[in-house]
Amino acid sequence: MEGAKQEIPMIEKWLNQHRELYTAATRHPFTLSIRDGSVDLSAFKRWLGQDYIFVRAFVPFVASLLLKSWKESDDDSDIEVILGGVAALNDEISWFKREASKWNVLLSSIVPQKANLEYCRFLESLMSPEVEYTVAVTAFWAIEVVYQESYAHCLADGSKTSEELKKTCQRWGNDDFGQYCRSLQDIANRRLEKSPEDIISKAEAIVIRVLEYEVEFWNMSRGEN
Ligand SMILES: Cc1ncc(CO)c(N)n1
Repeated sequence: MEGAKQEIPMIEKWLNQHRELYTAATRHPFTLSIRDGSVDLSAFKRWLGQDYIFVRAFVPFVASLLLKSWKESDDDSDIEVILGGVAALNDEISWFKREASKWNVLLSSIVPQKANLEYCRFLESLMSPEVEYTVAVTAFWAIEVVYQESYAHCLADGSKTSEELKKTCQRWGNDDFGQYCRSLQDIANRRLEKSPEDIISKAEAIVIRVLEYEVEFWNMSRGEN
């Protein structure tokens, strides 16, 4: 093979360039407190109620991504990976309802907080047909990987996560979800590799915004806004 390219994939480059922000999102004081067993249960309940609202808004975003994948993807298997995400979300919504009733969180009366509304509005902007598949699928990867990394860390070596919260951590921290995130990362990298500079910079800016929104989202568990 002529001069086989050994280029670092785009996402790996970004993760190195934005390491601090990525760490802020994936090693947030809230999830670290789950990991060390010191979490305040009222913070956990606040997160639970807010995330239920987020996940409901996430469904139409993923639906819009399926549509983009069907129209724009050069690889049939992309749609199957994304469909796996839909299946996980279907499960998640039932889980949120069960979990909420276990913790006496009344989902029908949750008021979305500012950070949540802003994140949901951002998701909605990504549903526009003008947003390219490459940009949207990269955003999707970023949204999923923050939860995967955050909750996998709560189960990893040295964690003191309480038994009652382990199930929550396993929902996103399990190996299958990790594999699914790697598949999304592969899709994003493959698309970015073939993309012109303007799409690449758009996707990078979106990843940064996702990470910022994720930090703000975890911050809500403190109940300061
Ligand atoms: C805020 C937020 N980000 C990511 C996920 C992952 O599905 C989630 N459930 N909630």
